[in-house]
Amino acid sequence: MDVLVPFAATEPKTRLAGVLRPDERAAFARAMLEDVCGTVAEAGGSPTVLSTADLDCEWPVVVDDRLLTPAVNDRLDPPVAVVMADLALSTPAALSRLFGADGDVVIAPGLGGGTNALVVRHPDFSTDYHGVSVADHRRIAEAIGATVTEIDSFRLSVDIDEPEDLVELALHGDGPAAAWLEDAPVGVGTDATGGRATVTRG
Ligand SMILES: Nc1nc2c(ncn2[C@@H]2O[C@H](COP(=O)(O)OP(=O)(O)OP(=O)(O)O)[C@@H](O)[C@H]2O)c(=O)[nH]1
Ligand SMILES: C[C@H](OP(=O)(O)O)C(=O)O
Repeated sequence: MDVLVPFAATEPKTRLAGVLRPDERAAFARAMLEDVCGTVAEAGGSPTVLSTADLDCEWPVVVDDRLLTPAVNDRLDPPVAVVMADLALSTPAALSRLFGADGDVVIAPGLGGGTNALVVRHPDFSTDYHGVSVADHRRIAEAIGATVTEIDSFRLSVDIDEPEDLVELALHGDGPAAAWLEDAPVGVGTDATGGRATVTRG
């Protein structure tokens, strides 16, 4: 299956600014991109990076500097999948399940309302990313009479957006992005109250 992997090449991962410097965020975003593309290929997909700027990368790259939604919609030629470049916990098994699921539209929801991965088999479907896009994508599918399958997957639900997502990567990741994080100047732990683990710098 053809798989688009959208990638914001300039100033990526701004929501991690509290724990990672700009150069670190750029390196981390690249590590996640390589990780996700490799996992897509292991799952039997053919990744194409849909990047906002030119990129030196071992996978095919197409450059489109428009916003995410129009850039993806212009290339939504079914059957096609869209897998976000920040799914650093994804595994070949999880992506195989996504690619192999029946349905005109297959959605892997993200924590907080996003759409972390999609398979599109219906010619009239289009994406509408940002905001609560999982709800928008359900609505768009319903409006065109497309069947929807949702994938219940911890590994596809965690996209690395906020510092707390790094906790999940540190605890459950085993690819290049997790290796990058292990060497990064951040640590995972709990405070004196013993509540949820958090990430701190230094
Ligand atoms: N091609 C393309 N990819 C994008 C664009 N915006 C985000 N992405 C990618 O889409 C996926 C989801 O992005 P977000 O998590 O919403 O944004 P982000 O830029 O990674 O992070 P923030 O700066 O913290 O919002 C990631 O793989 C991004 O690299 C865009 O405008 N164009
Ligand atoms: C692009 C956006 O990603 P998030 O901001 O949820 O990571 C979405 O899935 O709609």
